[in-house]
Parts: sequence; structure tokens; C-alpha cells
Amino acid sequence: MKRMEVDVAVIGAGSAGMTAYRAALAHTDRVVVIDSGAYGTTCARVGCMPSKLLIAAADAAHAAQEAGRFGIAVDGVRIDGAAVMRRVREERDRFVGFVLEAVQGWPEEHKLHGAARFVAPHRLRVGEDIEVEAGRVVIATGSSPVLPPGWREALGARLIVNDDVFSWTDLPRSVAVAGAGVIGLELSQALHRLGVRVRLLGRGGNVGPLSDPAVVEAARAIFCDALPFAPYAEDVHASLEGDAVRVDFSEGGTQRSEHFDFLLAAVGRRANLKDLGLQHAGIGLDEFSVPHADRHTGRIGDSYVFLAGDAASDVPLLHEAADDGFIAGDNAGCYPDVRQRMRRARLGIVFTDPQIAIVGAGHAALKEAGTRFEVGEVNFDDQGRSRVMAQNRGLLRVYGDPDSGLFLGAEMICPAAEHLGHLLAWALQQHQTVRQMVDSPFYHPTVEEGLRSALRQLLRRLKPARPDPERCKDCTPGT
Ligand SMILES: Cc1cc2nc3c(=O)[nH]c(=O)nc-3n(C[C@H](O)[C@H](O)[C@H](O)COP(=O)(O)OP(=O)(O)OC[C@H]3O[C@@H](n4cnc5c(N)ncnc54)[C@H](O)[C@@H]3O)c2cc1C
Ligand SMILES: NC(=O)c1ccc[n+]([C@@H]2O[C@H](COP(=O)([O-])OP(=O)(O)OC[C@H]3O[C@@H](n4cnc5c(N)ncnc54)[C@H](O)[C@@H]3O)[C@@H](O)[C@H]2O)c1
Repeated sequence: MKRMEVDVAVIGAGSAGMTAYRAALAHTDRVVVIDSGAYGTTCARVGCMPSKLLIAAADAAHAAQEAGRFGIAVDGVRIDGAAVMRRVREERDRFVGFVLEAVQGWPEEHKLHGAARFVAPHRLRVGEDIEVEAGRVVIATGSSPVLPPGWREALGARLIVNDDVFSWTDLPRSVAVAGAGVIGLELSQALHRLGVRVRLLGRGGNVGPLSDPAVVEAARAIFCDALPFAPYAEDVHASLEGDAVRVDFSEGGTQRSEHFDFLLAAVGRRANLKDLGLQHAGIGLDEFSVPHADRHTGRIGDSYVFLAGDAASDVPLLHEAADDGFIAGDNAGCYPDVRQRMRRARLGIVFTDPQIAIVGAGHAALKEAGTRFEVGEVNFDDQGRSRVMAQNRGLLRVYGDPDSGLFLGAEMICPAAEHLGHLLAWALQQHQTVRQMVDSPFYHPTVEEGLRSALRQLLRRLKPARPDPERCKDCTPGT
């Protein structure tokens, strides 16, 4: 058995683990990063970047197909699936290459390859023949797709997850997608626009991460128009029939049976904690044997173990994983002098068309917390700039505190939601009042003017005694 002693062991070399490593290095050189898979991170290899590359190709196809509405004839749009996937993979490999370069720059003694698990407090076994004695441990093992029981056995290689999509060398003819969460929405709309026959199977009418009933309803209507979407699919059953996947489901009392090349499981992801031997780590676990970390320190209880990224599973997004990694790595490095760190305002974006964004904890969380709030909204059907671009669909709702006038958050499905979401998240983090936001500059004609309409309505509802006058539409047409 080879043995090594370090101050900090980081398990997982994804976005969270790499950031944790760099932060810990600022305090000690006795650091090791242990990874059981290929370097390159989920984000670059099979997550954020290749999914956005696929969406970019889909948007290009859609723009060509829709050019007619501007009076521009684009004849004979042909999608070359092999070329689409080649660009996705080549650009993806370029992004992965930057990560690999960074890891190659690390000293060899800082890297171990193999699956790590606790065998005792402070002691990790890596594979079968290496033992690491670690003063502190950062767990940054990421997450994996959930597979409903029996699906793998029933479908074999015809059951796929996001990772498989990005190794395709051509587009398939048809894919059923289970789960209308973030991954299901992004990938099914992209594949649909690229000419793949899809069926998106939702559950209970959910649409992505949205929780405001009015925005969910708007989003459901938009996606039902945009692609074959069954938001209330029930009794979903998948089986193999020859080479095809047969999917049976019911919706609204109607039984359906359809055949596809693949079934893509996008029904959620679970933190990779199961095989870590956490019961030997000497840390507190809940009744499901899951550890919980303080979001401001990364620390599990008052232990020597820190948790970061998707493994912490509270906000499984890239920028949160990087922040988690910094906080956990820095605190593991300067342990026992563990410091509280500020967290950024919450922001989530879904890269569909129209895009979805949530700022703050969201409508459901405000309700659950018993927070009193008022709502302002704008529908984009008649919003000037959105109409100019023929993207005039969607609903944006903003929330404000009637006592303090503070802005509390927003949910939206609308054009340019990625940009509106950022503006609003920055305002939230700066504790701005709705009045301050309304008094900020808004250029004409922009999609932001739609946001201003919602904020003005919210302001009137927050301060009914001093209503803001309605603006005349002929002064600034289409705002
Ligand atoms: C399809 C898809 C699209 C996405 N798009 C976006 C997006 O647009 N924007 C966004 O913000 N987020 C997006 N995300 C989420 C984002 O990718 C993740 O939140 C982020 O990559 C998580 O980083 P991580 O470091 O926690 O995990 P990872 O990058 O997965 O790293 C975990 C590492 O741990 C290793 N490991 C696991 N178990 C062990 C073990 N026992 N021993 C040693 N090593 C181990 C793994 O090999 C892996 O290298 C997307 C995710 C997916 C799947
Ligand atoms: N744009 C982005 O930032 C982005 C993109 C992709 C992924 N991600 C991250 O990855 C995480 C995981 O994404 P995801 O889409 O796998 O999970 P998700 O939690 O977003 O959605 C899962 C969906 O599947 C549904 N579901 C569960 N079981 C089902 C079943 N048996 N049949 C049909 N539907 C079922 C759920 O109701 C839910 O709507 C996201 O939460 C997000 O943090 C982010």
C-alpha cells in the first residue's frame, strides 16, 4: 500500500474541485486532487458548453426556417447532422483542451487517479493500493443523471443521458425525452429545431425550474406550440421493440404509443456521494446518509470535511460550483480559521427560445417562507422591440416587498431573459428598491422597456397612495 500525507485532499477535479485546489494552494503546498474519471469537467465535456453549441446550431436552423416572416426567402434549408455534431464536438474539445492544459500544469505529486472513499476519519483509500492521510477533505464529486428503476434493464443502450448526446457523430431520426426540467427543455427544443422527431414527456405540468403559476402556464403554452410536448404525461412505460424504443403514455385520458431511436433520461441529477464511504468519515449525516454543508463556509458541521459544487446539490449550476469550490478550498486551506463568505444573488437561466430566468429564490420559495410581496408583470405579445424581432412571446413577473419597497426577485420566460436576469440579479444583490430600479436608465427601443413596464406596475402596487402616472404609448411607441 502506497501512503501519502497531505494537509488538504480534494476529491473530484471538476469545476468545483479545480477551484478548491487553487484556493487551498494559497495556504499550503501539501494538496492532492483525486479524480476517478477523465479530466475536463462536466461543464466543458458534457454540460454547459456542448449543450449551448447544439442550441446555437438549432437557433441557426430556426432563423433560416423563419426568415420568411421578414420577407426573406431562404430556399432549401438542409440540416447536415454529421456537420452539426462535428462542430459541436470540435468546439467542445477546444473548451475541454483549456481545462486539460490547466491540469497538465499542476505538479504530478498533486494529482492522483482513482476513486476515493473514506476508510476512517481523515483517511482515504484511492483505488486498492493508495492511502491518503488528509488533515482536511473537500468533496467535489459532482452529480450524475437519475435513471428511473428498470429503464436501463428494459432499454440497454437505447436509454441515453446528456453525455451520450455529445458523442454522437450524426443526428438520430427520433428521440423521446423524459423530464421537462432544464436539460429536457434545452435538448428537446434544440433537437426538434435540428429536424429530429422528438416527444418531450413532462410530469405534473412542470416547466423547467419555474414556480410562479402564471409564468408556468405561459411557458407551457409556448413550449406546447413550439415542439411535441406532453406536459402532463402519465403512466410512462418504455420497452424495446426490435431496434426501436416504444414509449407508452397517457395524457388527458388519451393513451398514446410512439416509437423512437432513443429515450433520453432527463429526470434530474443526484449528488455523487453514495460510494464515498461517508459512514467512515466521522461526520454528521442526515437520515438519508447525506451530509449538509453551511453555504457560507462549505463546512459539514464542525468537521474537517467540506462540500462543493453539484455534490452539495443545493444550487447545481456552474458559477455556484466555482464559488463553492473557492469557499471550501480556502477554508480547508486556512482551517481551523474557517471564514464565512458572502454568496451572490441567485440567478438561473435556461437557454431555450424564449429563454427562462429566475432571479432570487423564486415565487414558490417566497410563498413557502411566508413573505408578503406584491407582483408586477409584463406580457411580451405587444412589447415593441420584441415585436420588431418577431420574438414577441412571454411573461415576466417581478416581486417587491410592500413594507420596504425592496425588489425581491423575478420569474420570466421572454426574449433576452439571460440579460434581463443579470440586470435583476445585480439589482437584487445591491438591495435596490423598485423605485431605484425604475429610476435607472432604459434605452428605446429595447426589451428592457418591457421590464420597466413590469417594474412600474409593481411600484404602483407597492405605493398605491402615490401612483406613478401611466406613460403615453405615443411618446415611446411599443414599450
Ligand atoms: C447537460 C447539462 C447542461 C448544463 N448547462 C449548464 C449551464 O448552461 N449553465 C450552468 O451554470 N450550469 C449548467 N450545468 C450544470 C453544471 O455543469 C454543473 O453545475 C457543474 O459542472 C458542476 O461542477 P462540479 O465540479 O460540481 O462537478 P463535475 O464537473 O462533474 O466534477 C466532479 C468530478 O468528480 C469526479 N468524481 C466523482 N466521484 C469521485 C470519486 N469517488 N473519487 C474521485 N473522483 C470522483 C468526477 O470524475 C468528476 O471529474 C449543466 C449540466 C448539464 C448536465
Ligand atoms: N441552463 C442551465 O443552467 C442548465 C442546463 C442544464 C442543466 N442544468 C443543471 O442541471 C440540473 C439537472 O437538470 P435536469 O433537467 O436533469 O433536472 P431538473 O431537476 O431540472 O428537472 C427534472 C424534471 O424531471 C421531472 N421528472 C422527474 N421524474 C420524472 C419521470 N419519471 N418522468 C418524467 N419527468 C420526470 C421533474 O418533474 C422535473 O421537471 C438542473 O437542475 C440545473 O441545475 C443547468
